[in-house]
Amino acid sequence: MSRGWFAVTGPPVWHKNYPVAQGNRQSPIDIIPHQTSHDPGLGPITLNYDQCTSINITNNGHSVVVEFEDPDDRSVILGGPLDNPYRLKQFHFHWGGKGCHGSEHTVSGNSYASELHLVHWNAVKYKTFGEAATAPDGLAVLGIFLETGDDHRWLHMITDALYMVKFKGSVTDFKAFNPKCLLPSSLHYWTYLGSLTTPPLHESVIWIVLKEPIIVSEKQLGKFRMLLFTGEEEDERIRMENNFRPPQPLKGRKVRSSN
Ligand SMILES: NS(=O)(=O)N=C1NCCCN1
Ligand SMILES: [Zn+2]
Repeated sequence: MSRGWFAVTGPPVWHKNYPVAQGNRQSPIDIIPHQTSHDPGLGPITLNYDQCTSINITNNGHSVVVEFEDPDDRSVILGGPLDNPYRLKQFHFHWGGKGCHGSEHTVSGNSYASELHLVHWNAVKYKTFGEAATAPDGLAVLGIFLETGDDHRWLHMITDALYMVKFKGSVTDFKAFNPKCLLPSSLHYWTYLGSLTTPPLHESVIWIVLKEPIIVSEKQLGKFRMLLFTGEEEDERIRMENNFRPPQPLKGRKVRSSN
């Protein structure tokens, strides 16, 4: 079966322009639960999203992204492995092709249909997101697995807007959306030091991956696949799917478990 546009033009060639792609703390990884270390010192994470302010939803050519206002600590993640509160900046998804898998992190070699990333930055230590994105403790990304089953009660708020951002470079208003509605019931997690999974692949991410997936329907996931990698003005229309980086070498890193 063909490996798809992203699998050919994406991850395998990134190292040419971004040598850090072969670094010592790259993401995603395969998480092997019985090889993680349970750390009783690891407290629970807290998501203070009640005052969050979503701005828009956009197709940036490699995912669909919902952006947030981040002028203050109105929406932060704190606790767990984090020494400071980290401000919510955006969230986006990674997914597969029809019926095949699309998560970035895998669990004992098994991948999920999709993975949601909520991207936060350390505004206590750094002045801008851009500066934080290059610092070893600059970003905290909360990863949530999506598994197929029944319709997700709230995901339609996102999938109903996707037709507005079909083409790369399109953007539309997306106000008053609180991503708290996309969380599973348990906030138990694995955590490790890693990187952005898309260029520039900076090794600046404290990863917090929730153990419990959320359930979405194949129909809802299918709507992500009507997005395009390509812009409206381009002749070729390439369906946006399989926009995930495969697991990278652990290189001796420890993965800790909240419990
Ligand atoms: N998939 S990821 O690691 O979150 N990668 C990102 N790259 C650009 C900025 C936000 N996040
Ligand atoms: Zn991501």
